[in-house]
Amino acid sequence: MKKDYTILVTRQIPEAGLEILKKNFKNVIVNTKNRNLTHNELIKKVKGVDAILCLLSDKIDSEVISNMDRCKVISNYAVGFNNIDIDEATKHGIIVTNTPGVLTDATADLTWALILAVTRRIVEADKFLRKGKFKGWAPTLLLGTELAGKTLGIIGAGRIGTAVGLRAKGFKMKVLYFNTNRNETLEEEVGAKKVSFETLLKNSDIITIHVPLTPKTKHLIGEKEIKLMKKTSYLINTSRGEVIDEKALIKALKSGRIAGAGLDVFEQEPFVPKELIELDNVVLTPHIGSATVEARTKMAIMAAESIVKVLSGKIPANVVNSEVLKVIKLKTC
Ligand SMILES: O=CC(=O)O
Repeated sequence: MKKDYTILVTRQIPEAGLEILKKNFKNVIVNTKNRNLTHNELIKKVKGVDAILCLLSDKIDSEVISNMDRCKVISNYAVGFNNIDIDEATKHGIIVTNTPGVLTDATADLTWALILAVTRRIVEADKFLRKGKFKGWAPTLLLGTELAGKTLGIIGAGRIGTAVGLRAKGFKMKVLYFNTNRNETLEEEVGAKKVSFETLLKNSDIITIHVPLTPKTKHLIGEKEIKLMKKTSYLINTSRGEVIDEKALIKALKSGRIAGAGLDVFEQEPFVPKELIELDNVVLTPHIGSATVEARTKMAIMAAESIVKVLSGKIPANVVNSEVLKVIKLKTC
């Protein structure tokens, strides 16, 4: 039987997730506009809803949360949850969930796509060919950098960092990682070495970032850190834009202080600085780390199931604000 609850889905998501919600609840409101809801629209629409399924681009701040008069769960359609004021949600007794695990491989693949694209100048080469400039094979045409024997430096060896590191074996790369805890999988499978932040910056040929955005990781890479990197190195970011000081990165890319960058995320999305767009040594993608049919479908199912669990009085495994469980009573499942 359908429960008499109202669910707000802030943007069209894969049908598999919507089906779960529609099967379980009487009122499922989906924003079918081909754009995100504005902050004001969110403030109005969250009133009277029992759960919200939102995007990483929806800013769920204290103003939005204080208008949630019935909401029991905010289910974020993303693994990162820096778009949500977690403390405020906890204060209001609202459970926050995310979608870990199901997008790990998709994001690791995209990370490698950026590594290969920037080191082998794929975007430049594609543009060159389309402009009709290909006049025949030439010994020094569009030379790039080889990966075999080089060092991959992973900042943040959680699920995605690990998946990226495991793929390094196929490219015959050495792996360094910087992480709070030891990562035995990476050490055993690819002979990775846990090193200090400074050692990683100084010794890696490709540096790839896989940390969540928190006050501690904001601008983790700035001018000072870039100065430690090799002049021939590349910086890859598929985590969150704010982890890098974009201005400092642009300066380094323009001056040749580092060789290049592959960026899927930006400080003020969807804004991308013109200076980045104009650079040839950068490959840019529009935050598509998890953008595979498989990952996005699994994310939709996971996000919907979290709502079903909470509204059935159960605790899903992927709660990000577990302190909230001290104040509300639900069953673990
Ligand atoms: O960036 C994507 C996510 O956090 O899921």
